[in-house]
Amino acid sequence: MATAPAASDAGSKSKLLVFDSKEDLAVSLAKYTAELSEKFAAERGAFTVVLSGGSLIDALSKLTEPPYLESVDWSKWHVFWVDERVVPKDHEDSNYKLAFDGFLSKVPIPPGQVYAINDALSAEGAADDYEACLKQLVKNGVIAMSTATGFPRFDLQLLGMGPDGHIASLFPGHPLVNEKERWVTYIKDSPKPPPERITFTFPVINSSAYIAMVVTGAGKAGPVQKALSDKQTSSDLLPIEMAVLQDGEFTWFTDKPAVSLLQNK
Ligand SMILES: O=C(O)[C@H](O)[C@@H](O)[C@H](O)[C@H](O)COP(=O)(O)O
Repeated sequence: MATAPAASDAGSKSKLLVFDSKEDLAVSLAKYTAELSEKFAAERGAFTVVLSGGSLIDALSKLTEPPYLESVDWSKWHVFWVDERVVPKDHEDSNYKLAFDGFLSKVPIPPGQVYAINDALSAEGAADDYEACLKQLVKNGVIAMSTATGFPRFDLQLLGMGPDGHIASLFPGHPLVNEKERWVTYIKDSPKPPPERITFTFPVINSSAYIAMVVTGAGKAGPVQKALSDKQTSSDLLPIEMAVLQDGEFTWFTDKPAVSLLQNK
């Protein structure tokens, strides 16, 4: 069972949820996502959802089961990746394959509404192509635009964080964290293999309406503590600390080991 909402010291529109087990976290994440699906389907006639790779996909397992399998209006979903490895879609490193095997193959989202990268292109080409795809979907009204930032405003980004504090393929100390113009960019020297990836930039991540940051395990306690402490300084920020929504709601889905270094948990 969730012991939360517990502390919420990350800002006015930030919530910290701490769960006793991965099972409890998955139950809550499914309910949260299904409620947002209903809200955006009613308000906009579409629900734009961004996925990361990693352990996040396992945490979505409850959405593929009753009651959500039947109750969610999957026909409204449009699915994107916050980052993708530049490998063929059937490669074991592919975030598309991970999401397809663990989630997308189990729910009836129309295949034309699942926006994978063009895996025939180079990293640079795939980033350009993905950005062009997003621009077209903004034009069609599928993806909303943020009037505050001038960047696309995804309804929900479901993200994970690495033990070094990276999110998407935005790594600590890498110049890509400072990208201010592009919507999608590429990296050829990712410290986490494989090296070639495309990634959303911070302006796009931070223009979201909702972010669920799913972080479990003691290996991530350091960056969680840094991100949720009050002692943030303007220099030397980890990527997770740069994820600050302009006008949205940021919810941490964590477990006890992940928050074990927090003072007032
Ligand atoms: O392609 C990737 O590598 C992922 O999208 C990456 O950003 C991931 O979300 C984090 O590394 C967290 O992964 P874990 O939850 O597995 O630690």
